[in-house]
Amino acid sequence: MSHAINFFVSSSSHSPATFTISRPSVFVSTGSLRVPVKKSLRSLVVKASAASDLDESQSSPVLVSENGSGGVLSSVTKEYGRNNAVAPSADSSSIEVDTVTEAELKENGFRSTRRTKLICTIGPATCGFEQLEALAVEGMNVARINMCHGTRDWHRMVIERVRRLNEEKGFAVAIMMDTEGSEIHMGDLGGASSAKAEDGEIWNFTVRAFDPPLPERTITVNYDGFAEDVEVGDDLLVDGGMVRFEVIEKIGPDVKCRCTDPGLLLPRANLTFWRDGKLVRERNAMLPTISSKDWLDIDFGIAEGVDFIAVSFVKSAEVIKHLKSYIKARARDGDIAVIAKIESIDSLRNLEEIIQASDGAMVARGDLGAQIPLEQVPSEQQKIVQLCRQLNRPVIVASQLLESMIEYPIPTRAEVADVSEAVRQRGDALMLSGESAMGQFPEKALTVLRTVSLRIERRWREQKRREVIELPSIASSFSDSISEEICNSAAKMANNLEVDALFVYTKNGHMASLLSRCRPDCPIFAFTTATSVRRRLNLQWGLMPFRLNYSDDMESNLNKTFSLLKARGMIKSGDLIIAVSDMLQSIQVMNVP
Ligand SMILES: Nc1ncnc2c1ncn2[C@@H]1O[C@H](COP(=O)(O)OP(=O)(O)OP(=O)(O)O)[C@@H](O)[C@H]1O
Ligand SMILES: CC(=O)C(=O)O
Ligand SMILES: [K+]
Ligand SMILES: [Mg+2]
Repeated sequence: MSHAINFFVSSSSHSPATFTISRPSVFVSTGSLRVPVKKSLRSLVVKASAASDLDESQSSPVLVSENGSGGVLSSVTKEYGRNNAVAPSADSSSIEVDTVTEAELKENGFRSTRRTKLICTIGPATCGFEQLEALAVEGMNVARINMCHGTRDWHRMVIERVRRLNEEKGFAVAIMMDTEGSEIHMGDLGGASSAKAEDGEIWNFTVRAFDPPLPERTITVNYDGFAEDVEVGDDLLVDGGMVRFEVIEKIGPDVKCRCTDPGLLLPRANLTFWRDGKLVRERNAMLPTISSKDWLDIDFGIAEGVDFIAVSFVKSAEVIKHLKSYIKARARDGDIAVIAKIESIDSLRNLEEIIQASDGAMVARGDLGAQIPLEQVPSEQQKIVQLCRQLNRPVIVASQLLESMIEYPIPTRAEVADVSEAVRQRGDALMLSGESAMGQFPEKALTVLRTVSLRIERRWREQKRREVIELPSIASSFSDSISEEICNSAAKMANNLEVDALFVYTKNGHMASLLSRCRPDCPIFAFTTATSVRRRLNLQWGLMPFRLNYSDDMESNLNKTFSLLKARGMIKSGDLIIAVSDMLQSIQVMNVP
C-alpha cells in the first residue's frame, strides 16, 4: 500500500523551537486507477502556513496511490474530470512557452534541452527584425543593448523589435540594458567606425570638445581630469592593451602620445593608464558609478520596461541598493533586475556585498582584464561564478568568448575551450559582445555557444560528475528556510530518482532560482503567472519559464499543467516529475497521468 505523507509545520511563530510535525497521515486510495504508472506515487507535503491550517480537518489528502502498481491524484482526478467536462476559458487554459523551448522539448525530449542561457549584444550587425529573429531561433535568451553606443532612438527601435518578435512569433527574449558608466573612455572618433594607429605615430589625446570631423590623429577623452592626472612616461592602454601609447608631452588640455603597440582604435574604447607597472587610479576612481547620462538612460530603460539593467564599473554595494530603490519607486511593476558588472578592482574588493545587494552579476572580462593582470582573470571568473551560485544570484560570463568570430566563421580551439570551461563552471549565462553586435557571423557565433553548451552539459550528466560545491543556507526567515530545504531536497531526489523534470510553481520566481542553484540533472519547468517574471527567469541556468494562470490549489494546477503540456506534446503519460510550489510548500513525486 502506498501513501501520502503530510507534514504540517507552523510558521505562525518565527521561532524554530515551535516547529511541530504532526502524526503523518496515511491516505489509502479507494478510487480506480486512471492511468497506470510504473512507479509508485508519493508525496511529502511540508506546509508553512497560518495556524488555522494546522486544523487537520481542513487538509485534504494531496496524493493517493496504489503500492507499486500505480496511483492517482485523488482530488486531482476529480479536478481532471471537471476540467474535461467544462470547456475552460481561453485565458485560463493557455500556457505560454517560447517557440524555441517547445520545439526543443518535442524534438529532443527533456533531458537534452540546453541549460546554459545565451545573451547577444545587439548592434549594427543584428538590429534588423529578421536578424533578431534569426538569433531568437538560434537560442538567444536575452538581448543586450549597450548604452555606450548608439542613440536612445536606436535602442528604442531594438527594444520594440524584440517585443514585437516575442508577441508575433512566440519568443520570450528578455532585454538587458547595460549602462555606460563613467570610467575613462575615448570619444566616438568623429563618426568613423575605427581608426588605425601605427607604430611610432604621435596622437593627441584631448579633453577639448570638437565638432566633427576631428583633426587628424586626435582622440577625445570623456574625463575632464585626464590631462591633469596623467604624467609624462605613463603607458596609455586602449581596451586593456589592444593598442598602447606612451605619454610624451602635456600641453594644457592636450596629451601627446607615441604609439608603442599599433592596432585598431574603436569608438568609445576604454582607456586605462599605468605607471611603474601599476594601474593609476587618481580622481577617476572617485567618478560616480552612475553618471548623469546613465541616470537618463536608466529612466529610459524604466520607461521602456527593460527586464535587466546591468551597471558598469560597480565599486560598492551602495550604488546597487540606491538603484534598486530608485527602480522600485518608479518602475510600473517594480521588477527590473539589477545586474552588477564585475569589471574593476573595487568590485573585486567588495565582491560579496555587491553580489548580495544585486539580482545577479556579470564577469565583464573585457574591462576586468584591463584593470588586473590578465593571468588573474580566469581565477577571478571561477571565484565570482562560485560565489554567485552560493548566494543564489545568476551569473553571466562575458567578453571575448568567441572574439575571432567577429571576422572568421569558425572559432579558435582556445575559444571553444574557454566556452567549455564557462559551461563546466556552470555559470548561468554566456554573452556575446562584438561577435553579435558588429561581427560578420553573429548567428554562427551563437550556434557555437549553443552546441558547445549542449555538448559539455550532456557529457557532464553522462559522467554523473556533480561538482562538490557547498551551498550554504541563505534564507532570511523560517519560511525561506523551508523553501530552501525543499528545493535542495527536491533537486537531490530528482537526481537520485532520475526524474524527467522538476516542476516549480512560483509567483515571484524565488523557488525556481533555488532549484536552479542546485544545478539538477533534469530540466526545471518554472510556472509563473507574470510575463515579466517569466522573462527574467530566462537568465537562469536550467529554467524553462512558462506563463500560466494558476490558483492556490496545487492539485488543480498540476492537473491543468499536465493536460496543457500533453496537448502540446511537451510531456507524455508516464513521465516522472517532481513538483514543488511556493504556495503550498510541498514536494510531490508522480508520473504524468
Ligand atoms: N549599439 C551599437 N552601435 C554600434 N556599435 C556597437 C553597438 N553595440 C556594440 N557595438 C560594437 O560592438 C563592440 C562590442 O560591444 P560591447 O557591448 O562589448 O562594447 P564594449 O564597449 O566593449 O563593452 P562595455 O562598454 O560594456 O565594456 C563595441 O566596441 C562596438 O564597436
Ligand atoms: C561586458 C563588459 O562590459 C566588459 O567585458 O568589459
Ligand atoms: K557598457
Ligand atoms: Mg566593460
